[in-house]
Amino acid sequence: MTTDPSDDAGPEHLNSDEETLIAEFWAPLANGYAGAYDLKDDAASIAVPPDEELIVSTDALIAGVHFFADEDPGAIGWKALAVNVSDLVAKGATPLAYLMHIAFPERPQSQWLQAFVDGLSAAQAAFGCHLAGGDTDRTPGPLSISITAFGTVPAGQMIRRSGAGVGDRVYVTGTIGDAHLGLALKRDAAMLARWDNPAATAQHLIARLVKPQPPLNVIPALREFASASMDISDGLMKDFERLCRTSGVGGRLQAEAVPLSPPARALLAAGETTLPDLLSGGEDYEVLACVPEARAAEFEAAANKHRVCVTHIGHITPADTGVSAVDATNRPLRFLHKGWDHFA
Ligand SMILES: Nc1ncnc2c1ncn2[C@@H]1O[C@H](COP(=O)(O)OP(=O)(O)O)[C@@H](O)[C@H]1O
Ligand SMILES: Cc1ncc(C[n+]2csc(CCOP(=O)(O)OP(=O)(O)O)c2C)c(N)n1
Ligand SMILES: [Mg+2]
Repeated sequence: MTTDPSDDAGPEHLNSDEETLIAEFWAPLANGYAGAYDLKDDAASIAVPPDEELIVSTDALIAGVHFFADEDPGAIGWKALAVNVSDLVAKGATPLAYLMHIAFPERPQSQWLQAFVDGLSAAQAAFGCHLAGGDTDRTPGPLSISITAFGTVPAGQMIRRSGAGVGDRVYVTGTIGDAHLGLALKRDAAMLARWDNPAATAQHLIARLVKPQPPLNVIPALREFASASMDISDGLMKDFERLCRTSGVGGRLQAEAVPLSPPARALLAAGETTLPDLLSGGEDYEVLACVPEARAAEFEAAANKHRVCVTHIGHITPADTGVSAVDATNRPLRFLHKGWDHFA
């Protein structure tokens, strides 16, 4: 279904109040999480196992900014949770629970709500966490969904952005640039028409945009071997620069080593995109991790064992060498912009 949540009043329009909305649509997402108190109290309680600590992160999705208003509501629900879980995964944290603040421009349709809840529910099952509470409002602005996610790590072991050391290898999970191409395809149908690959391949790229899959299976390998990590939301190059800056180091990426999916390779070969484009597009929701050279083989083995694909794409260098990405002939790639900025 691809309807706006606030379409004209009709038989499928929500015919109940805010309280019923919470009880009928949100409360089932809290089933199985005792500390949510069935969404009938002022607050939730989050129990943390002994010797672990809570890791907390928040990210919002706003219609027109992070997704198109007529997007499949199930995909909106999935993505709202996935982008938050992505931060937890990068910190080595196991997802536990989340809070959701949602603001609707109009009274939402029951059908839209049910599809949105189904998407969230599928994401909860995939990521292993529950809704613990939140807030539901009306807004004079566009639909907005803000999630705060809680995960756990052994106390003191959250993986920081700041731990990268000179000589470390730089890795990424999965493939880079797919979501960016998915967005380009959604915006420019002509791009699809110019491209002779089957539409099914385009669907792969669009699915990477609307249903990101943070790599939970990399958590054990990260915890054991990563010196630093972060998730890639704004673009590989921009996020790599941030990690290097926070760690007080430089870094060099081998652009041709960056893993691309077959459809991304096909579009690159057809001249529909460029490497700088793919390395700065954003919304990959993969993990960027640094691993000391001496632990690299063990890291790769641990990732393999948990069936997650990690690719060595560069090295950490001394601070005074700066941060760059080079092509196959060692020439620095030139970027128009290195990643997404909400105010650029
Ligand atoms: N409105 C805010 N209030 C407090 N901290 C913020 C705010 N916006 C961003 N931050 C902090 O700035 C840092 C970078 O945020 P951001 O770029 O959104 O991270 P990410 O890309 O991982 O989501 C994080 O530590 C985040 O908590
Ligand atoms: C309608 C629409 N326009 C533009 C984009 C592209 N886009 C929106 S936000 C973003 C970057 C990531 O979002 P952000 O809010 O910066 O996430 P964070 O870095 O805080 O995790 C990108 C590439 C999109 N997905 N949908
Ligand atoms: Mg961002």
